[in-house]
Amino acid sequence: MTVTDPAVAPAVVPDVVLEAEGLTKHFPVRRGLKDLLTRERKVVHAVDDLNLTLRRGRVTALVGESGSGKSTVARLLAQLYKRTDGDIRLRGESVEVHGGRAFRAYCRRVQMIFQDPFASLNPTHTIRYHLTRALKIHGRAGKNSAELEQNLRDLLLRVQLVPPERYLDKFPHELSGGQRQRVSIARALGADPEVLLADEPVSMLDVSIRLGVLNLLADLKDRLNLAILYITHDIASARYFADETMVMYAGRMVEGGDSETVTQNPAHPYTRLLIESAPDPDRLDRVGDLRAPEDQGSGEPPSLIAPPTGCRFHPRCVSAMPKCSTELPPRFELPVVDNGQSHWAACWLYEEGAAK
Ligand SMILES: Nc1ncnc2c1ncn2[C@@H]1O[C@H](COP(=O)(O)OP(=O)(O)OP(=O)(O)O)[C@@H](O)[C@H]1O
Repeated sequence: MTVTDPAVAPAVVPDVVLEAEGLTKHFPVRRGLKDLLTRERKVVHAVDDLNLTLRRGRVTALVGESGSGKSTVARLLAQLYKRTDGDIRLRGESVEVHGGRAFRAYCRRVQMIFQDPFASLNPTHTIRYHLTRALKIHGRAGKNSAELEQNLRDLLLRVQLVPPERYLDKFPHELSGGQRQRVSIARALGADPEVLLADEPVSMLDVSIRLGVLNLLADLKDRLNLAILYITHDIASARYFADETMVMYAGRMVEGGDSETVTQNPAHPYTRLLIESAPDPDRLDRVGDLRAPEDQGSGEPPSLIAPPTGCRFHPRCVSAMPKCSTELPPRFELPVVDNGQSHWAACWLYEEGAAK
């Protein structure tokens, strides 16, 4: 097994759209009276040194429990937050924009879908208003009202809200949660983007309609050749929906690879813990193999103001070695079972010669 050296990372491959390298976000913590006296400046280490690549026609899942930094990553990639460090490249070009024309130009290519479709749609405006506005902002409204009408219809057809005229003049509250999320997706498509950043797009929907929305996103990925970042705390859905899965713990990426390998042969003890606590029908035959929760590592995620040294998971890890509490593990490439895809884990267990 070898350590991945970022210095010898491959040159931009044609289908890579959006890349993050060394992406870091620290939020300053408001100082209390005691801190004022000590002049100590505390920060929340929300995201540290994250590398991520999104490719056209592929879904990449970013999985982790609440507070692991997933939404912060999406907001950094959407340029909604100023980053503390690192680089974001769109088609190989570094981009850092803060509002204005450059931000609008970036949004045209990188669109975000939020968790709560109700909060992201204005209740006082119709679907027609929301979609017309998106088309106008991105210069895609057409030359006349007939073209605008056709473009509005096309957007609703793309998200399978048919017939479109049934939905255009409705208000958000007249639609179901799933239909509202489809409108949010249609609005994002109004920009004709290359990348969709979907932050927990189905977690607020009824279980019965989640699959329909995920299937729609999968269909759009194929038909429009979109790169999709799918943020979720549900690792079972990542297996179903994403080509690649990246696992985040306490602001750091701990494992990544093709979804089948990561979810069926997880390497990092944290990924194993996530999977063992999320029942997957295909793995029920292995129920007898499952260890009791206390044997898998338990406890709470750490404070991100003073995160643990070394591997951030070490206080909860049943396989922790002395080194884990002092040295940050690099990415170790792992042998891949049968599909030739890459698989890595940032865990000292995979250092050459380490006892598993
Ligand atoms: N604006 C902010 N100011 C200060 N701290 C923040 C801010 N936004 C997020 N954080 C902190 O950064 C950490 C990561 O938060 P983030 O929302 O990115 O996690 P998440 O994995 O998306 O969680 P969830 O699934 O609950 O949304 C958390 O500790 C959170 O409290």
